[in-house]
Amino acid sequence: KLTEGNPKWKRNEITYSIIDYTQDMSQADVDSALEKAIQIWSGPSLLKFTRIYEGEADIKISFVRGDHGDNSPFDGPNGILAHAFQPGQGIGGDVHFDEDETWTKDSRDYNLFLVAAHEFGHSLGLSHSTDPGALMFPTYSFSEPSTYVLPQDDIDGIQFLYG
Ligand SMILES: O=C1CC=C(NS(=O)(=O)c2ccc(-c3ccccc3)cc2)CC1=O
Ligand SMILES: [Ca+2]
Ligand SMILES: [Zn+2]
Ligand SMILES: [Zn+2]
Repeated sequence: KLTEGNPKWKRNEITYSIIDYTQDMSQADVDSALEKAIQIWSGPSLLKFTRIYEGEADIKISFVRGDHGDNSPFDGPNGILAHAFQPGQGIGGDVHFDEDETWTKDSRDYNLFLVAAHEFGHSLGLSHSTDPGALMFPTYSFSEPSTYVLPQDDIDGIQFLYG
């Protein structure tokens, strides 16, 4: 459940910023998918997330394609969808989405809310779960976002780190 070496944020107030947007969805839809995806982690923990519009946020979110300068180039449509860096300074905590994917707010591949919620788990220090029902399970599967609740395994993980 936990990333090697247990990196975690030293404080419970965490900031995030949206650096740029995908063309696949309206900005409002991207904003709400990302807000919902990050807030799902504050429910069962002491974490407080605040979006900031200038300055250096802890979690910087961007949509990029191919080689984008962090030694983990994206691979075009499908394959790797996104990646996140474990807690830390600079690129630590940041989340990159592969712009060569189709990002959606419905059941079509790939639902931005679900992928973002998974990646934010990594930004907070969680690694993969072996529980197939867990958000931090390594395989994407669609769940209706409007009724989505954080699975128990993920609640256990986030409470262990920031409970
Ligand atoms: O830890 C990793 C390394 C490999 C990844 N592969 S991915 O980008 O294709 C990916 C796979 C599954 C998900 C996912 C898993 C559970 C719920 C929602 C999304 C997100 C991204 C992404 C990832 O987070
Ligand atoms: Ca890809
Ligand atoms: Zn990247
Ligand atoms: Zn993952």
